[in-house]
Amino acid sequence: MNFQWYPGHMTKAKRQMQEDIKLIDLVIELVDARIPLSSRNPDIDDIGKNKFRLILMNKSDLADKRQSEEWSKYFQAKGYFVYGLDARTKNGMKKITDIIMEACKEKIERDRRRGIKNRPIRAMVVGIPNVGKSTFINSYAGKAVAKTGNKPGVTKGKQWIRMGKNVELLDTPGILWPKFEDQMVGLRLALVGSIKDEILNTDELAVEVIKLLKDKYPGILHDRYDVNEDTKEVDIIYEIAKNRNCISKGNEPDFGKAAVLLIDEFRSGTLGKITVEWCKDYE
Ligand SMILES: Nc1nc2c(ncn2[C@@H]2O[C@H](COP(=O)(O)OP(=O)(O)OP(=O)(O)O)[C@@H](O)[C@H]2O)c(=O)[nH]1
Repeated sequence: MNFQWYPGHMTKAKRQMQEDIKLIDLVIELVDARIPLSSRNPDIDDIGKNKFRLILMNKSDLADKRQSEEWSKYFQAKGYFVYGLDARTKNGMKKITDIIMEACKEKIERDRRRGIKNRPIRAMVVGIPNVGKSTFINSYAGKAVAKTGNKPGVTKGKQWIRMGKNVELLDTPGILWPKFEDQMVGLRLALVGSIKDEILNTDELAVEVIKLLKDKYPGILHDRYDVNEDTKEVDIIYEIAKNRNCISKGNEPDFGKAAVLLIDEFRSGTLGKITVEWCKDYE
């Protein structure tokens, strides 16, 4: 995955989405539960205005539950329906249909008044690269994937996946780009592993992990390593190197190896369930 977005590329992707959005009732936007704001696209609210909105906080298995609850309230207060999930599992997929029905109840009601019965809700999955769009579509569709053919009045080539009798999903998710001109956003995307490490080298990224842990989850460091709040970030990484046997040929603690180890453990959830962006910092 890379972020080789060029202005032409972005304009084209945006135009495509503006076209596709005309066909749907509901926008299902995936965000990364660890960075619910940095993993959003700044244009989606404009593109998706007048549509029913559902935010799926994906990768919730890696996020801090308490923070996810705060973020759910935050988004709900802004009028979105919200649900947290691990798109790799089928758990909760049935619940998503219920939430979709609830989110679109005005449309269902409107159809009923007009005498239209059983017209499925049409939805489209959108989100930045690597947020889990394809994984979600596959899990949600499960075994019952049935692509419905082109329908009259629908742009040729569009394929819909029928989800039970009530929902149809556009089979290709809409890829949006993050606010990557914002350095902080780039850093956070790199932290969770959604953009290549080249944006920062792994040594720098490891220092950022330590800063985050010191600020938000000091217990994680204190429980594992012989450090206190005054220990400098770099020294903590040397301490990790010694403690975890990251030793260079000259028998010195290997900073680089420890940095990679720390980042891997952070991204995989081995260090614990960690949310990088906390709601209270944005209210
Ligand atoms: N831990 C965890 N990993 C997930 C979850 N959902 C997706 N992943 C992983 O995240 C990675 C990206 O998932 P994709 O489904 O390819 O993401 P995408 O949004 O379709 O990506 P693009 O095709 O780049 O736009 C894969 O390695 C998935 O296994 C989740 O809920 N939890």
